[in-house]
Order: sequence, then structure tokens, then C-alpha cells
Amino acid sequence: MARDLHSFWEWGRKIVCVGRNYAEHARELGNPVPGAEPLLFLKPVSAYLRPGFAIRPPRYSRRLQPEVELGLVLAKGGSCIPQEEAMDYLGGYALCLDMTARDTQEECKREGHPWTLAKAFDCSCPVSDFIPKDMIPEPHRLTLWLKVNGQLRQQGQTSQMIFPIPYLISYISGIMKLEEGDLVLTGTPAGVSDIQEHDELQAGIDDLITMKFKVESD
Ligand SMILES: O=C([O-])CC(=O)C(=O)O
Ligand SMILES: [Mg+2]
Repeated sequence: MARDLHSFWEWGRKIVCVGRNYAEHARELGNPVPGAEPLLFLKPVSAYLRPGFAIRPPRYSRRLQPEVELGLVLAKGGSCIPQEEAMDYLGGYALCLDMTARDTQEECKREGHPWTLAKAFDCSCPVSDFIPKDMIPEPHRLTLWLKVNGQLRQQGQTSQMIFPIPYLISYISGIMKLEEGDLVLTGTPAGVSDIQEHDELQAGIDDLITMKFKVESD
């Protein structure tokens, strides 16, 4: 039986993240722009954080950065989904932050280690309410934005994605089965920057949806 996607973070199965899907962001970190294939990594479902709860930086990082991203919520599962059918597998969207311990990520890159410590810690996936698919008829014509303490830090158009949504669903499902309730983060536009304790983050998709999170450490 189909489950209620409005609470997908409570029962969803996995979070698949796409990296460097906006050329300008890849360049701002001095990374190569992906060639033929997207860059993928995973977050566990324990990374989910809902508005009302504070973002708590991991103890080993001094440079925490939010990345505003469009999330895709799967309504049904499949393997090797053809691009032409990919949108039928989508149930809707969510606004997400891919919280990144940038100093840890730089060390992982230097050492050739996986990004788990940099990307998969508790609180590393703040997520908005579920947005049903029919509320976003043109997902490649959205503006994603992020303000820190009221100041605009990131603003980007989903039209700038290197790999568009149907391609991503098809590509990922050819590697790992996508399941109902899975979330796909589609990468962040340019403008990432450090945040500090007590900062207030506000992110949005145009004026369609917005969410707020405070940064606290204990
Ligand atoms: O850490 C990175 O820059 C890769 C990434 O997640 C993104 O591009 O959204
Ligand atoms: Mg990201």
C-alpha cells in the first residue's frame, strides 16, 4: 500500500546526494566539473532534521557550511528507470540543506577517504515540509535561495543543473534500486559559506516554500 509521503522523513529509506551538479559551485571550491557522470554520495536517514530543531555542528569540524538543494521524493521504487518514465516515479519535492563539514571534507579529499564524516553526521539533512509534485509543474525553472541572519548567501536557478532530474533518477536507479520514500538531493548552486553558532538560516524555493533553522552547539 502507498505510504503517506507527507512524512517521508519518518519512514524513508535512503538519501542519495548528487555533488557538483552546478558548474559554478564546483568551480568555487576548485573542483572539476563532472564529465560524463554525476558524482554521488549517501546520507543515512538519521541525518534528517525538521524545522523546530537546531542544527548542531559535529564536534570535529570548525567550518560548517549549508548547501541549499532541491530534494526529489520518490513515490514508487524501481531499478534502471528509463529517463522518459522517470517523472512518473516522483511523488514530489522537498527543500533541503546538505550540511557539510567543509574542513573535514577537504581532509577526506586529501587523504582519499570517503566523505562520510563530512556529510553524513546527525543533523546533516535539514528538510522542509513535503511539496506534492503538482505544486511544481516546472522543476527546472525554480530559484533556490539561502539567507544567513537575513543576508542572501546563495541564489541559483535549477535550470543550471548539469544533469537534469530525469537523467539523475535514471542514472541512480541503474546503480542502486530507488525505493518509495527515498530522497535525492540534486546538488547546490554557488555561494556556499561558513556558518557560526547562533546563526539563523532561512532557505526557500522562490516564494513557494521557506524554512528556518538555528545553529546551536551544546
Ligand atoms: O560538497 C560538495 O561541494 C558537493 C555537493 O554536495 C554539491 O555540489 O552539492
Ligand atoms: Mg551538496
